[in-house]
Amino acid sequence: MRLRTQALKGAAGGPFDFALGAGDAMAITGPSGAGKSVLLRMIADLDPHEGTVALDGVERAAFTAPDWRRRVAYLAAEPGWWHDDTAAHFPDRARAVALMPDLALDAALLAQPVHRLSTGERMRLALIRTLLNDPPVLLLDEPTGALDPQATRLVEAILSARLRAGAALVIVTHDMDQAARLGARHYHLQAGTLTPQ
Ligand SMILES: Nc1ncnc2c1ncn2[C@@H]1O[C@H](COP(=O)(O)OP(=O)(O)OP(=O)(O)O)[C@@H](O)[C@H]1O
Repeated sequence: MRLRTQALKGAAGGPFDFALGAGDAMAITGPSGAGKSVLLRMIADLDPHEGTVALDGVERAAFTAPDWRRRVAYLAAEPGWWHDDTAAHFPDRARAVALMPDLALDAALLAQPVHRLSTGERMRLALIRTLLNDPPVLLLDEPTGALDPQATRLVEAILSARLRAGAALVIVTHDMDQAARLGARHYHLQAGTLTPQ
C-alpha cells in the first residue's frame, strides 16, 4: 500500500509531494490556521485542490468518492454526528463494542444520546467509527486534542497497532512528542510549506 501526492496544491498551500507506505506515519504540526486540516481534507478529496493523490498508483479520480474515503479515511477535529442516538452511528455494534475497552470506553455509552457524551468520549467514539472499516490510510485531525494523557496513550497504542498491521497514518497534532511516540516523521506546516523537523 502506497499513498502518493504529486503537486498537490490548494488552500493549505503546496505543492505538496510526499509518499507513505504501509506502516509509515507522518505527524504534522503548525500554527493555528496554517492549513493542517485543509491539507488532510485535500488528501481525502473533501476540499478543492490541484495535483493528484494516488493509492498504489491509482489516482483518486478512478475511485468513486465513497470508495476513496473508505480507503483514505478522514477524522475531523470536530467529528459530525447525524443522530442524537449514539448507537445509530454503529451499524456493526458488536465490532464497535469490541474496540471500546481498548479506549477505556464502557459499552453502555452507546445507549447515551450524543449530546450527553463528553467531548473526549465523542472523540474516541468517532475514532472507532473511523477504524471500523479498517482503512489502509488514516487521516486524523487532532484525535487526542480533547483527551487526558492516559486516554491519549490508549489512542496511540491503537494507532501503533494499526501501523504494525500495515496502515499508513497522517496525524495533525499540537503535541511535539506524539510524533516520536508514534515513530512518525514530523513535519511543520507554515506559510503553505511542509518542512521536515
Ligand atoms: N476551502 C477553503 N478554501 C479557502 N480557505 C479555507 C478553506 N477551508 C479553510 N480555509 C482557511 O484556511 C485556513 C486554514 O484552516 P485549517 O482549518 O486548515 O487550519 P489548521 O492549521 O487546521 O488550524 P487549527 O490548528 O486551528 O485547527 C483558515 O484560515 C481557514 O479559514
